[in-house]
Amino acid sequence: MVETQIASKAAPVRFENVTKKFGRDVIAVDNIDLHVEAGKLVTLLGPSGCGKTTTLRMIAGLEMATSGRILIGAEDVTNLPATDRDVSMVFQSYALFPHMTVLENVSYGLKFSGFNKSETRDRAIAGLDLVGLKGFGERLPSELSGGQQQRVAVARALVLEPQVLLFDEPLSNLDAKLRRQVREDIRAIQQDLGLTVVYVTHDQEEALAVSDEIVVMRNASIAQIGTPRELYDAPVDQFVADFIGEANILPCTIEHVENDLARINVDGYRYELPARGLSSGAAKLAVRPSRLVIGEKDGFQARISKATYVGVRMEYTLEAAFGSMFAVQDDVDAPLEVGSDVTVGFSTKGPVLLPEA
Ligand SMILES: Nc1ncnc2c1ncn2[C@@H]1O[C@H](COP(=O)(O)OP(=O)(O)OP(=O)(O)O)[C@@H](O)[C@H]1O
Repeated sequence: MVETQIASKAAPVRFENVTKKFGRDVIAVDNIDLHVEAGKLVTLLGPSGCGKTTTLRMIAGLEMATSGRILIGAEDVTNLPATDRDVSMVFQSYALFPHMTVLENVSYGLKFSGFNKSETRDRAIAGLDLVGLKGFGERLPSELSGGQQQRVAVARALVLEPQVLLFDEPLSNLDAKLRRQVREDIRAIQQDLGLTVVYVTHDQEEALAVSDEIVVMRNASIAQIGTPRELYDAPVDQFVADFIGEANILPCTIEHVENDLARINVDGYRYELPARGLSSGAAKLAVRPSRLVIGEKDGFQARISKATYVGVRMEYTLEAAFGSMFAVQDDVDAPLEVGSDVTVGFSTKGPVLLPEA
């Protein structure tokens, strides 16, 4: 017997100056450029209404660009209808046919793709195997958990071996524990098969966990594109710093810049860090909660206003002259007391300078 393998025909996706308007007034996507490399998982992340879903639907051909060009592989698909594009989409609602068995659901698209009956069956079984649902083929969707149903939807998309696989908030109907499991499954399959995946979410933790690259969107535009690390360590502005992981935004003064190294002053505490092109004057500083060092000798003054034990770490709220901050510390055995005065500094790989908004 020949074992049926699901392979990948992964292709890159390119947007060139793409705009999408609804009617005359709503600009859902405003002149964006985007390049998704073949075999990579790229997430579109941003608040509600920023244009993520519209961008995804334009890749699928479910929305047509108002202007600009969209390429999948070498082909200009800008004006191609969805049915002529080699793209599959997994929806948040799974969109399974309730009266069909799991195997029939997974086979559904294959029947229209020129496979004969036995190829269709072999392929659907291979698809179910791939998502860890071997032996579930004869069940109805209602006889599966939410996570299993979403895996069926993934299998149904995978077996078509699309050039690009699209996910529209695939985990939003799952509870927290299942979300983690299914997102790990999606990432593992994507990496094993080398699929090109574009994935929409508004959950930054999910984006950080699954992505090769994240496209942070705001108001129909792209705020920043980068690897999870790049976005976390070097956000371009306050919006991205706030959106990706938690950040304290503190006021500071840049006292001196030399060779793009800035010396800053935060309420008397001096610290050196990359100037990122900024010059002397008022600026903002983004500091992750884990990168505030409580007890730094020459740090600025603050008072602990709240201390919460959350099992694996302590969470503190600190009040300084310029405002409050949120800090976390791994030391849970010697917690600091509420009301105590402390000095606070930054760890070596601490804060990032941002332009004054
Ligand atoms: N069919 C449509 N007709 C008119 N306006 C639309 C249509 N679809 C989307 N919009 C508008 O376009 C903008 C972008 O919507 P889109 O669904 O792409 O955002 P999103 O980032 O995916 O948001 P969410 O996370 O809430 O799904 C919004 O202002 C939305 O109201």
